[in-house]
Amino acid sequence: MSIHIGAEPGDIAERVLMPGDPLRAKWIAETYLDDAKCYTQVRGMYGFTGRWQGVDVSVQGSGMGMPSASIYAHELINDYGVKTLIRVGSCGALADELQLRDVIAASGASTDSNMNRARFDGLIDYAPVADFGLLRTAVETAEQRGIPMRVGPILAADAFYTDRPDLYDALANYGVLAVEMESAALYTIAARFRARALTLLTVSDHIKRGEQTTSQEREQTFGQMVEIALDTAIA
Ligand SMILES: Nc1nc2c(nc(Br)n2[C@@H]2O[C@H](CO)[C@@H](O)[C@H]2O)c(=O)[nH]1
Repeated sequence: MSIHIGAEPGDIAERVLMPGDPLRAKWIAETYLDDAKCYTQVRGMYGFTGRWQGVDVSVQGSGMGMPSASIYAHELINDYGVKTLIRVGSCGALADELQLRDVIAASGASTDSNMNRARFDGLIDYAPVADFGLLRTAVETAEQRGIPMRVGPILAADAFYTDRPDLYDALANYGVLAVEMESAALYTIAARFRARALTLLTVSDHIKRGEQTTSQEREQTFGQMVEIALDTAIA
């Protein structure tokens, strides 16, 4: 058992999907995994292990924000030997051409989090990037499934409510596609401990246009993305 995950050694598969919402972890386990078993309920941040196409896969909630996601990524890798972490989440779109329900693969994650600045004394802006092999497999899988998927950089922000939307507009001018709150930490920790990480996102809101998806739309699109993530995790 680690400090924040109540699992025994061997309870967690080498490949883990990480939604932010623990109830989404439960939904993924119940909807997609055979013989899914819950291995932790510590702090309500559920984790499950089951099988996808006969291969062991786990699903672990990460919580919202980089401090929370960092704790679970660190312990999954260092206490349970996890080798592949695929975040499956939602995001707010910045790019004009993005539509609600589009699927994005995050090739890199800019951030305003001090967690990464602190790692290098604020002297170097480390570039958190996705594992290329996972990214390539996800793109191939999406093509095979006929699901359009955008690949590009995102912003992992510390705050959900910001009084500086002008900064988001500026980032969009540099090709940043969307905003979420976890990937910069996930990519950095995976790189630090030699694991592989990728983030797949569905657009649930468009920040600049003020559009929102319905919860039903979110669930349907989320399912397509989860299937890409599962196929990528076991490839
Ligand atoms: N900062 C930010 N995070 C967002 C947004 N839309 C979504 Br869905 N998120 C993600 O959803 C949660 C906040 O609702 C966090 O875990 C984020 O990763 C958004 O417009 N902004």
